[in-house]
Amino acid sequence: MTEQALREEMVTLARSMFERGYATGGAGNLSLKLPDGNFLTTPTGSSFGRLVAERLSVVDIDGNHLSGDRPSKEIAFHLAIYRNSPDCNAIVHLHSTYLTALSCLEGLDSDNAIKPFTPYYVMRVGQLPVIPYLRPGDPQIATELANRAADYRAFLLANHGPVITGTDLRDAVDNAEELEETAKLALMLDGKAIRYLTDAEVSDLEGRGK
Ligand SMILES: O=C(O)[C@@H](O)C(=O)COP(=O)(O)O
Ligand SMILES: [Zn+2]
Repeated sequence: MTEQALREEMVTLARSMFERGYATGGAGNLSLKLPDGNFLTTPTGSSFGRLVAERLSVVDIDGNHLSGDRPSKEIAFHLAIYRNSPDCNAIVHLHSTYLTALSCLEGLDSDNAIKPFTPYYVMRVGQLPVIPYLRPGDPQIATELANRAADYRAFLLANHGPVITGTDLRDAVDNAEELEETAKLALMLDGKAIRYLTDAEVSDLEGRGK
């Protein structure tokens, strides 16, 4: 895809998420890898419902601002993931309701906040490690994500929200939507006797693709 097509796709997918309630106000940020090796990201403070293709920010792999409006304050953690996860070409960070609610619970398994109970969660996301609470924009978030990026496709920032990767922006958005629905189900099922997938059932799903 050309840079112009990627810009238009970011605007379209962001607006779609906004209109369906996955993003509200100025929360969240998106990024994707451009054909020239630089990165396109949402400007800081921007609403997913009102992005403008020409005003999206471009940064290089070191975080230098090359063009467009001032980039997201979380661009450092996006770049940390790209540096450590060669298959990742796009990233979605949301404050979506159910994943953010989950991120506020005590006692989450730091290696996997959602124990698998549906196949599609395993196929699209796999595991959801929890990054300890850090204030938004803290450079330490990048360090924490860099340490885990090679092994996981999504992360839960404690008391904040999810970070989801994809092979392109559409894939990352689809993964984000699946993860949000899974968190909704997990919270609906809280306190009920869940039949979790067995280790054998999870292994059978892993590596089969989507
Ligand atoms: O929670 C925050 O403040 C950020 O993580 C966020 O979601 C929005 O920041 P910007 O991308 O700088 O608007
Ligand atoms: Zn945030």
